[in-house]
Amino acid sequence: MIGPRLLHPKYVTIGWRKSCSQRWMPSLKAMHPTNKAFASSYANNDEEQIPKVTLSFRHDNSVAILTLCNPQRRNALTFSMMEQLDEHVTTLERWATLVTVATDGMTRCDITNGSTDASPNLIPIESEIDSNAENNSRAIILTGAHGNFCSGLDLHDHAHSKNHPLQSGSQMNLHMTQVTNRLHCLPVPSISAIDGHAMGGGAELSTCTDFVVLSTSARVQFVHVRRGASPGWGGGRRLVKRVGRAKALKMLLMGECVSGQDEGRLLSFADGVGQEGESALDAAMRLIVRPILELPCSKAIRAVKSVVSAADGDEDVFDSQGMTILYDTNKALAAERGAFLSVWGGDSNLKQIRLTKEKLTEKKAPP
Ligand SMILES: CCC(=O)SCCNC(=O)CCNC(=O)[C@H](O)C(C)(C)COP(=O)(O)OP(=O)(O)OC[C@H]1O[C@@H](n2cnc3c(N)ncnc32)[C@H](O)[C@@H]1OP(=O)(O)O
Repeated sequence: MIGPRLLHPKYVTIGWRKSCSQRWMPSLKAMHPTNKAFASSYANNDEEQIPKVTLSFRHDNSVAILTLCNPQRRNALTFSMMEQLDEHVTTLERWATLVTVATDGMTRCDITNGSTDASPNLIPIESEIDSNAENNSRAIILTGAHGNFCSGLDLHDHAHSKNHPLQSGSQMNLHMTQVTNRLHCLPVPSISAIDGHAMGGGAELSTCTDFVVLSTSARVQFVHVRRGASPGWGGGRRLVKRVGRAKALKMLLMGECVSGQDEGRLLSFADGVGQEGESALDAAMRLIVRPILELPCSKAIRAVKSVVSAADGDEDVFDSQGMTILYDTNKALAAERGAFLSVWGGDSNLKQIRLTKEKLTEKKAPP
């Protein structure tokens, strides 16, 4: 479990990058039903069925696990889940760069265990974040619950949340591009652990981690073009970086599917596949996390990640404070947004989304 020190108001207010919703949509929460009210639209008010993104920690807080959970809809992402993802990424930014030393100008104090009793005026020293040997954050896993990764945008939520700010393609694109790029830029390695379907936006999400591990049930498919759209959650640019131009075009245009059954296609998209019957989470732990946990120094892990991120051009995505996404300097990011906005909400997109929803509903209808 995450320590209480991370919830201390000092960590919440001082110096950290604010969540997307706080930054450019101050009244987002006020405009949308709370999770509780939202829950009432779910069968029997069953807590288990409420769409959510959870964050948990393992191995003495050194491994974080983000789990997408919308069990009735193959973990499709609702607007509320998009907001939760944003909040969790903010927590992970703190977790991975944890301040444990504080000062009141006279004394210095280790507040690793959340104790600020020595002086009420202690202020965390951010310059010591990276030199802090106590920060043992090492890896982040993004996965889905109940045997699926994510079936993209929740089309029912999308249809029924007309007043939600993320209903606007422009806002959804900004929010999801921002959140997924922040996840991609976190200071420790990240892994998508994929069971079952990763479709549309779900496939895009799988590109926002450093590694991808599949179980044999995994199917990753960019179905955007069949829905009259193009990637809108920041996944297009990242897919090209991951697999190269030709394969990215094949996946995006022809819907070429990466399957956990087909090792040949894994070569450039996935970094590993689990054994028959092994969950993607277990496979990710075995193939990527365990070797990382065996490394002697977490600080060196973060140093390597920063070298790779800088070489990859990730630095060009945010301004110098890491606050704002840079469409003016990052042309690929700007082009992806422009392309998405040119098709999302257009006639063809609306028609294909309607047909997809009808198909999903027909499947449910008794013969
Ligand atoms: C950013 C742009 C985007 O993401 S656009 C959205 C792209 N996503 C899609 O088009 C995926 C649509 N879903 C599917 O094709 C199938 O459900 C997939 C994922 C292949 C799973 O098939 P299968 O295992 O047979 O399950 P199923 O179709 O019976 O679905 C189970 C229940 O889940 C629901 N579901 C599924 N996907 C979504 C979705 N994206 N939004 C809302 N609901 C979804 C289905 O309606 C079905 O619900 P129910 O059990 O009939 O009530």
